[in-house]
Amino acid sequence: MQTLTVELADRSYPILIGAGLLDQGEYWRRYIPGRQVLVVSNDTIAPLYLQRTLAALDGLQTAHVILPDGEQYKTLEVLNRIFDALLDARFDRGCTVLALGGGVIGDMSGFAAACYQRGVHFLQVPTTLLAQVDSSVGGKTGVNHAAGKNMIGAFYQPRAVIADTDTLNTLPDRELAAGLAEVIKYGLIRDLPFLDWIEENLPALQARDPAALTHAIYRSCLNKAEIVGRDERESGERALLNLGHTFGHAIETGTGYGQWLHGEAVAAGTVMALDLSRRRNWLEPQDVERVVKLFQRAGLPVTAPRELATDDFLRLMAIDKKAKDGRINLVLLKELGHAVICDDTPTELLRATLDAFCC
Ligand SMILES: NC(=O)c1ccc[n+]([C@@H]2O[C@H](COP(=O)([O-])OP(=O)(O)OC[C@H]3O[C@@H](n4cnc5c(N)ncnc54)[C@H](O)[C@@H]3O)[C@@H](O)[C@H]2O)c1
Ligand SMILES: O=C(O)C(=O)C[C@@H](O)[C@H](O)[C@H](O)COP(=O)(O)O
Ligand SMILES: [Zn+2]
Repeated sequence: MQTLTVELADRSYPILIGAGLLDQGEYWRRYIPGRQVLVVSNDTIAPLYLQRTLAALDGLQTAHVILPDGEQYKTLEVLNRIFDALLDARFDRGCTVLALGGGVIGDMSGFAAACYQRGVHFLQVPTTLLAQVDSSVGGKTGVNHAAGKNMIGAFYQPRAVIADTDTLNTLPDRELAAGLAEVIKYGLIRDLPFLDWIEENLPALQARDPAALTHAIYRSCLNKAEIVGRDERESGERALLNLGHTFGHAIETGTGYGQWLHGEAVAAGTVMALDLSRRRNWLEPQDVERVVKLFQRAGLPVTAPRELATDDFLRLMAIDKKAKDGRINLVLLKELGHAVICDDTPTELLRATLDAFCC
């Protein structure tokens, strides 16, 4: 087992990464302070992992709620089912909400934990690659709004992250690829040696080699934990984790939640951000080509959806949470491995990128 810490003073917490952790409650039950635990999962993950999770919690007072599976259900309406379950079980302020699933379950469970009786304990048990490398760490929780991704939410940190790498064995290939988009992100924004490593070890990752996956998860979480420890609420550096997301969130919202996976939208959005960085004369064409090739090898999209035009992107991107006083803030690359946040992108360059990617 590998362990990392997200350093946030009295709210610091560990990330445990290892094979078989789900069944090894002895390693993580100590992060559940009280006796009441609500396990939140969905109708795909529950048949695979709910009973084992409940068995690991044997002796505690447990309840569970099974949500419908899909990004289109990451809504305020569906969130209510978690509150219903907490109230049905008569759980009090000392209870713990345990998220068993991918980023959708993690984001919703965390937001429910932040809101129920104004805040109860929260534990992340991520079961997708994307959730193990990104969404379970850092405390961004929330739901989507029809007008924009993750528009309603809270920063609310878990007490621990328990990443059982064995759960990735049941993950569909398309979902594994989506997780790789966020892994590649860390290399691009601040860890060039990691990018080199991913390029070399992509076949091992795709074959789900346990050592390769564990390394990718550890290194990704290390990068994210360092950033979150310095800028928990995204007043500066944390925005770098949004590389490709202003374009990507526009794709997810514009095509209808669930059509494009989050990681797929991030991959295409990252290529767009890199194209714009090239237009600003920061990247060379061969840098962009290198990343396009990597995404393609990973099975990820590198072009925008046909149904979105330049003006659709501009309208959808304007609602991005990084926008300030009507100005879009974009994460661009000065060079591979070095991201910056820019509020001074000339509109004609942004339009040129969008025109090049839109039909
Ligand atoms: N909070 C953050 O910092 C953060 C970071 C990145 C992404 N996100 C959010 O995370 C979400 C995407 O997360 P995701 O990619 O995990 O998607 P997801 O939660 O929809 O899970 C992907 C699919 O895999 C299934 N699944 C999960 N674990 C499985 C397993 N072990 N075996 C078989 N099937 C399994 C799920 O049921 C689902 O169908 C988006 O809503 C995104 O906005 C949040
Ligand atoms: O943790 C962060 O900070 C991130 O930006 C990670 C992203 O991968 C993630 O998709 C996040 O949910 C996007 O945040 P948002 O604030 O743009 O909704
Ligand atoms: Zn993301």
